[in-house]
Amino acid sequence: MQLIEAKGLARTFTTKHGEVHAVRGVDFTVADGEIVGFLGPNGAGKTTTMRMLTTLLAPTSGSATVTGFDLRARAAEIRARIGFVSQNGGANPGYDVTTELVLQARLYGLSPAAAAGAADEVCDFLQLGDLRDRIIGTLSGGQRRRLDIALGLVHKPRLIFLDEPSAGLDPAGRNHLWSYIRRLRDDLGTTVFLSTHYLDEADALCDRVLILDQGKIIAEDSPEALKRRVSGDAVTVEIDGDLGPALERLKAQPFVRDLVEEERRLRFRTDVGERAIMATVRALDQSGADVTAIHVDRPTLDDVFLTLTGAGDGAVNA
Ligand SMILES: Nc1ncnc2c1ncn2[C@@H]1O[C@H](COP(=O)(O)OP(=O)(O)OP(=O)(O)O)[C@@H](O)[C@H]1O
Repeated sequence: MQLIEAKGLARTFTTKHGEVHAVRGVDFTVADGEIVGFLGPNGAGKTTTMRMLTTLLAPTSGSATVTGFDLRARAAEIRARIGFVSQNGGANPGYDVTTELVLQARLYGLSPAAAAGAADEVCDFLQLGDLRDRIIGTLSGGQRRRLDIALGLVHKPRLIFLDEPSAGLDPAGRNHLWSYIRRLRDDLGTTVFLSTHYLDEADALCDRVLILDQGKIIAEDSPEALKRRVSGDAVTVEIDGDLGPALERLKAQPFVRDLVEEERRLRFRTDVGERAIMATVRALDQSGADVTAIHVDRPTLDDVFLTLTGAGDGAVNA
């Protein structure tokens, strides 16, 4: 079963400076049991799409079903079946952890006894047991994110939306959180739809990734397949003086792909950057270029976008 089915979903905001087309008609599905990531830069429309799918914001056009119910006609049914963890969380910093979880469960209509049971269960699952009596305002960033997820889970939704779940966490905290997110699906069978800026996060967690750019989905694939599209390292060579001879010389090298000319530097893609360095230096030496620096970068999210959106303006042999 598809838990999300979006068709031409769009949202335009009218501001005093004009219209902002935040989401320009997205079509996608999320199947029961999947972990799907929405990957995109700031302002791509990730949060706006999530807010529409969680019934918090009306679409300007298009339609969607979530957990099998129509977004416009059956919002209450959808809300009862989903969890939403927003970027800022919604917990009251003055309450203790248990009180907040029980209150949240009561909001979903659970009896006091059932709410207390649900709070216990979710605390056990997310290993919040030792923090049950702690005042929320005193939790660390990682603990707070775990509580935010617990609040989104307390009514046992089939589908949970996580908006940039690891924003603001250090690397250890992110790794920790990722293991909890995997368990949501693996142990509880919860379908997860998350948004992120980070390719490594999508890679670590997602079965499938939708890449959003300027309100449109520009690619949809498994993380592996996406990485294959941008396989290889980026090599940057900085040159003093005329770039022309160096450009011609590099173009002729078999290991050079997607050669791009920028101000005072040449960039290209190659399978293994470290291996290409010696050959690059030799080739440039023969061209008489005055090389001032050369460095290698692993593919980043920027590279994914550059590749998917057409390798930028300066590509000379793409
Ligand atoms: N209430 C609003 N009024 C006007 N413009 C808005 C509103 N909400 C969002 N936008 C604009 O819509 C666009 C998409 O924003 P959105 O928050 O969905 O992006 P995002 O991909 O979640 O970004 P981020 O990664 O920064 O959270 C942006 O240009 C944003 O400024």
